[in-house]
Amino acid sequence: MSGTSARLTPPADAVKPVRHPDAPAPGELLGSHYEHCFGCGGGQPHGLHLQATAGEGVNVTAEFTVKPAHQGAPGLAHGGVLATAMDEALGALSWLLRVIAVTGRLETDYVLPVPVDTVLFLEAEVTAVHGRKIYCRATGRTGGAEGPVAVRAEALFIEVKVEHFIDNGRPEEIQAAMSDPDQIRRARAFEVNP
Ligand SMILES: CCCCC/C=C\C/C=C\C/C=C\C/C=C\CCCC(=O)SCCNC(=O)CCNC(=O)[C@H](O)C(C)(C)COP(=O)(O)OP(=O)(O)OC[C@H]1O[C@@H](n2cnc3c(N)ncnc32)[C@H](O)[C@@H]1OP(=O)(O)O
Repeated sequence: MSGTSARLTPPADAVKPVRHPDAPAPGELLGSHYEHCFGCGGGQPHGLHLQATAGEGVNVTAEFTVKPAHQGAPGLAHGGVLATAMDEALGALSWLLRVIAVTGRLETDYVLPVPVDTVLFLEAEVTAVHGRKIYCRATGRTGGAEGPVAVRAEALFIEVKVEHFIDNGRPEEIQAAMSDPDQIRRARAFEVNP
């Protein structure tokens, strides 16, 4: 049983996504947008360390290995962790549009149980854009990029300005980010001038 809620159905006048001309080249490793991100940051010991690769369209691929720390039931991945991996893969689509966007809504279908040690082959793509609203979907497959779908997600991301973080983030992390040249460089990849 699966389906898409009305809020994730693009309106009739939504447009096809456009890969930004300065987006990372197909096959390029996208890197982390923030060192301490739970989904992709290298400086987050308990994080998922997801590494996404740019696709040829407005899409990315990534691999996520389910570790013992990700269990919900004995030997099986926690659904919330899988949703996080999907959220992160979907979030990486921002690199290809070169906009900053945050998750507004995320719907996840859990199709197959996912045992510890499984490598999930993730693919995410933008399907439509309507103003600040970015409609996207992702799959997580087992056994290879063509394997059976274990997790499926659809999401609505909303484009935001850098002020979204500056105004709402805890001041100590915001100040640290703004005084880190590497973070400024990453932010510029989204055409942000903090
Ligand atoms: C110096 C520091 C630099 C740091 C930055 C540097 C680099 C960062 C670069 C990229 C990193 C960005 C993100 C991270 C990437 C990946 C991580 C995974 C992604 C996440 O994990 S990210 C965290 C979870 N995420 C949130 O923490 C969002 C909390 N939330 C809000 O902050 C607001 O809620 C917001 C902004 C979403 C909207 O607020 P808003 O006031 O801007 O806009 P508004 O409400 O007007 O909505 C506009 C139109 O979207 C529709 N809409 C809105 N929400 C909807 C919903 N839920 N369902 C259906 N439709 C929705 C409305 O219906 C309207 O539609 P319409 O235009 O048709 O009327």
